[in-house]
This record gives sequence, structure tokens and C-alpha cells, in this order.
Amino acid sequence: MSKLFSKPAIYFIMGSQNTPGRDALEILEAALAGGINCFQLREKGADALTGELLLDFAVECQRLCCAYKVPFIVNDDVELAYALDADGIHIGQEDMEASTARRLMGPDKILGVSVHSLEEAEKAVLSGADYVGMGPVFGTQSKADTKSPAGTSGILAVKNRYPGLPVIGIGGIAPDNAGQVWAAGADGVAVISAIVQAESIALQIRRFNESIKAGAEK
Ligand SMILES: Cc1ncsc1CCOP(=O)(O)O
Ligand SMILES: C=C1C=NC(C(F)(F)F)=NC1=N
Repeated sequence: MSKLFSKPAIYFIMGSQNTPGRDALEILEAALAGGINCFQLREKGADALTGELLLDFAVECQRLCCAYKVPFIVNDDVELAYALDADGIHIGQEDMEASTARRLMGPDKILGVSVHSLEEAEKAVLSGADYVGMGPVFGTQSKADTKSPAGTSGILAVKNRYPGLPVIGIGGIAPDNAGQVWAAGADGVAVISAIVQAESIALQIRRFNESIKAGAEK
């Protein structure tokens, strides 16, 4: 059984490209100490680490996640995930087929898939996905080629059709709108900049949890 994240999930996503001039590992440790439930290493873009530098960075991220008993997920790079024996992999629609990733990772690893429609969600479920990510919910600067903000309607539709499937909202999510994403039925929120750029990461994660709790009470 894959040790999927506890809910509501505060799912932190980061790559070295998200923390220019700062220590990415310090930021990750602060997020883990602050109580994130899942971490995804998403090393993307022109100045992304590669080769030995990427492997060393990934090993350090995995070590920190292990110490805090938080699932360590790798974005896109199935080879890296496999080499590290990561807890799981997250793939997009343009990446490897979800069914192939599931076969490569085996039945006990976490498989996450990005989806933008009910059809894509159905395909992900049939491929053995443990959760799906839907977004961008709001505007974001953290992903270059992203679609236009879709709001939370897609999350609602997928939860109605697949109530047992964990759905993570992503894209422009901050404490002031996280409650709205939770109220739309999401099982958690995935965040890059609102955590990376926070003055106090611990305080920011507390704000996320308060916003979700408030969203639940409505
Ligand atoms: C990877 C990804 N996929 C859809 S939006 C996004 C980036 C989310 O980053 P932020 O939380 O900074 O908006
Ligand atoms: C593009 C993405 C969409 N969703 C997610 C997650 F939040 F993990 F589901 N991660 C991604 N990298």
C-alpha cells in the first residue's frame, strides 16, 4: 500500500530554479518542519540541475523527507525516481503514459497524474493513479507553459465522478484562497511560490491550515 499523504494535504513542490540565490534545502527543511504532508521535487527549466548535481540534490531532498516521514515524489523523471527508490512519481499529460509509469514503479509506489478534464481523470484512474493534480486553479508565474486558470469547477466535477480519488488543486494557491479550493472538494493544495517566498515558512503553512479549516466550516 503506498503511503499516500494525509489530508488535508499541504503538498509542497520545488526545484532549485524556484529558490534563486537561496538554499533550497534550507527551504525544504523549513517546510517539512512546518508540517507539509508531501514533497515533490520538480527540477525544470533552462537552469535546472542535471547529472550528478541533480542526483546529489535529489538525494539530499529525499534524506530530509525521510527524516520527517513525508513522501518524496519526483516530477516527470521516472529514471531518477527509480534510481532513488523514491516514494512515487508525478507525471503530466505530455510525459510517459501513466500505465507505463505504474508498471515501471510497481504497485507500492505513489503515482500522481496531472489532469485537466474528466476524460483525463478517467484515464488516470484506469492507469492506476493514486491521486490527480488539477490546475492551474488561479494565475501562476511558476509554470511557463500553463493553461489559463480554470478555477475550481474541474475539481468539483472529478470529485463528483470519482469521490474516492484524491484530487490536489494547484496553481496560484495561497492562504487567502486555499479555503475556497478545499471547499470545492479538493483533498489538498499543491504550492510552490506561496511557500518558497514566505517570510516565515512555518507561519505560512499554519495560515494554509487555518484557511482550509475555515473553508471546511462554510
Ligand atoms: C506546476 C504547476 N502546474 C500547474 S500550476 C503550477 C505551478 C504552481 O506554482 P505556484 O504555487 O507558485 O502557483
Ligand atoms: C503539474 C502538476 C500538477 N499537479 C501536481 C500535484 F499537485 F502534485 F498534483 N504536480 C504537478 N507538477
